[in-house]
Amino acid sequence: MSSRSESQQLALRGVDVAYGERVVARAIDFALDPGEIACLLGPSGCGKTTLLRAIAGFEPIVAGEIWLHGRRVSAPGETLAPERRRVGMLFQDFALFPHLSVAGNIGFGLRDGSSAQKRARIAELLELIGLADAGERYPHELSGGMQQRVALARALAPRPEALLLDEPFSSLDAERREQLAREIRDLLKREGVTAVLVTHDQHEAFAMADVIGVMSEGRIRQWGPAFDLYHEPADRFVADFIGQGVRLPATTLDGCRVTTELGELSCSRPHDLPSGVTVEVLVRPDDLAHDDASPVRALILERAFRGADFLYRLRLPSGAEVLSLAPSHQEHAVGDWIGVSARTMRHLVLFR
Ligand SMILES: Nc1ncnc2c1ncn2[C@@H]1O[C@H](COP(=O)(O)OP(=O)(O)OP(=O)(O)O)[C@@H](O)[C@H]1O
Repeated sequence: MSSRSESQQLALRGVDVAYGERVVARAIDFALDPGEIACLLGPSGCGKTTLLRAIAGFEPIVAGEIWLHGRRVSAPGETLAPERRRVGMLFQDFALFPHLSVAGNIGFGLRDGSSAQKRARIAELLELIGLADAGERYPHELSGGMQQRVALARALAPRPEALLLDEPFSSLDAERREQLAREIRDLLKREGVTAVLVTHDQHEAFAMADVIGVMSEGRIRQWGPAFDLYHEPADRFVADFIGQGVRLPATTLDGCRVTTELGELSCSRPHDLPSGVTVEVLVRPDDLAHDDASPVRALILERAFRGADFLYRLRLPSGAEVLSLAPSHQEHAVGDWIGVSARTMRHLVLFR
């Protein structure tokens, strides 16, 4: 194994995980530097939890290697026990011990050190999670979000080599979920913890992760920052899974343009296909503007008010549907025909 794997905090190299004969995670490759936060994002059943369990040491692997802080912890036929990996875990059903105070819960996993050191670590974590005065309180006296922060502090207390989070916010409503994800990201960054989050919620992933692996059917389809996944999805699955948008039939023109039912779409960075190739082009809601002067007409099928803007669902004359985002002062009614034109894009996302 390369020395690079040894210097990285967490590295998976060609990992397969199987239940019996069925391989549910295949050829998984990624590596995290110390303090980096990654997210495995994908639909239900794609193998996210299985992979996390393999990193924690609860599932053996049938191919590849897993490295944690310079030590090989998994290989086929070789699985270091979970309790010897120094990995912290935070799951959705993170049950705190109801009969222990907040400080008692946080200190539960602290085996090493004098009692003064333990007290200092508990105080430091209480401070970190913004509950400096809540050490003597009991879990049932706290809100759901506070309890989740205590569970996080408990997982961080023994200074794990990596923290694994499996859908930790799914019991909270969508709005609080994203906020807590941002708060927890902040805490993890302050502690310098390397972490892997598993979720099917892209807003949560965007709020928390430095880097995201989009998974489907046991494979990582694309690995990169949220910005790249949105603007340069590697395949149709990632294009459809991340953000909103539609794929429209198109024919390539020169290196910066394609022609579609919306007219010519152009971009500032050339594509690498010859002219005349039939493709699909990804059109996001923010790529389409309402334009009374445009000859391209579209019927408004639906609109959703989102405060600063409206999201319109439009039908083009061919029957193809597109989405369009417009400032909320540009108000049109369902059933209206409006003109639309495409903005110049940074990069055309084309699929053959
Ligand atoms: N203990 C098990 N024995 C056999 N098959 C399993 C076991 N656990 C999970 N599976 C199967 O492995 C596949 C991957 O499951 P996994 O739980 O890893 O997916 P996931 O992406 O985490 O989904 P979810 O978000 O629904 O938890 C699924 O088809 C699932 O049915």
